[in-house]
Amino acid sequence: MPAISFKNVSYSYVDGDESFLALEDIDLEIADGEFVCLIGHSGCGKSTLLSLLAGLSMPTAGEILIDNVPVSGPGPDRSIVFQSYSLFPWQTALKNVMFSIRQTNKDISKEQAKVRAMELLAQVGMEDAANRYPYQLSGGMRQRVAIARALGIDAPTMLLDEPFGALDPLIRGKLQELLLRLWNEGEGCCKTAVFVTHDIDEALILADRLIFMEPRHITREFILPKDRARSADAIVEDVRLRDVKREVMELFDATATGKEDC
Ligand SMILES: Nc1ncnc2c1ncn2[C@@H]1O[C@H](COP(=O)(O)OP(=O)(O)OP(=O)(O)O)[C@@H](O)[C@H]1O
Repeated sequence: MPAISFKNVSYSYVDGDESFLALEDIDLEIADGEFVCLIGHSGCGKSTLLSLLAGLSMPTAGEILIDNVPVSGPGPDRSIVFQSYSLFPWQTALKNVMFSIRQTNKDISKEQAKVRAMELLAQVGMEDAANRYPYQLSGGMRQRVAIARALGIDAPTMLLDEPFGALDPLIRGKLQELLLRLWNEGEGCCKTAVFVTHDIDEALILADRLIFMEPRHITREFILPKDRARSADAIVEDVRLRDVKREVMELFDATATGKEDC
């Protein structure tokens, strides 16, 4: 039984008398525990799809089900990490993570939440910065805290919208490794993930399945080999990944209109 199911989902942005169709008849099933990357040119509808799944907006037509229950708004079963740092600027890293823990676990004491938050900060290598405010952290550090915060919600599904998009390649690579480690053996283990990216290599490293979008539609899917190494080197060395990369790059070329940023 798929954990997440889009059934004939369409979405239009409405502004006064104007309406813009951003997604049309999307059918998509995502299995429990699957790591899916959405990829495609800028403006094809990736973030719109993610925000519908987050429950931040409702489909204009069709429905989205999670474990057979229609999504009717945001919920504690889904955590979100955005590109722009989604931390409270007036709270320390520790308090940011404690907040998410206490939001979804009302019975937990302040002390227990603190212990748990410190564990999560340690998982993302941020325990030494627990008492710093977001403005005192680098972009990569803030995203680490944002991941710890999302893990604090302990939701079975994580939605990530270009979480590393604003970071330099070195930090980006380190955070990809961190996310994979959490996924394979740490706090994120066994969660379902839907990850939006422009970056083919990032998708090839992280995903179980890569979904290519063109404006309003899903047009291709690639199942990535489970037995592969998930690293930048593997993309160069593993012929199966090289083949997928070539195909995806051809798709990007074939669907370019000259207006996109990737
Ligand atoms: N608030 C809005 N009002 C009107 N149109 C919008 C709005 N937000 C997005 N759109 C349009 O909907 C389409 C899909 O946008 P969306 O942000 O989902 O694309 P995307 O694939 O995530 O792009 P990017 O990779 O640049 O973030 C685009 O054509 C965009 O211009």
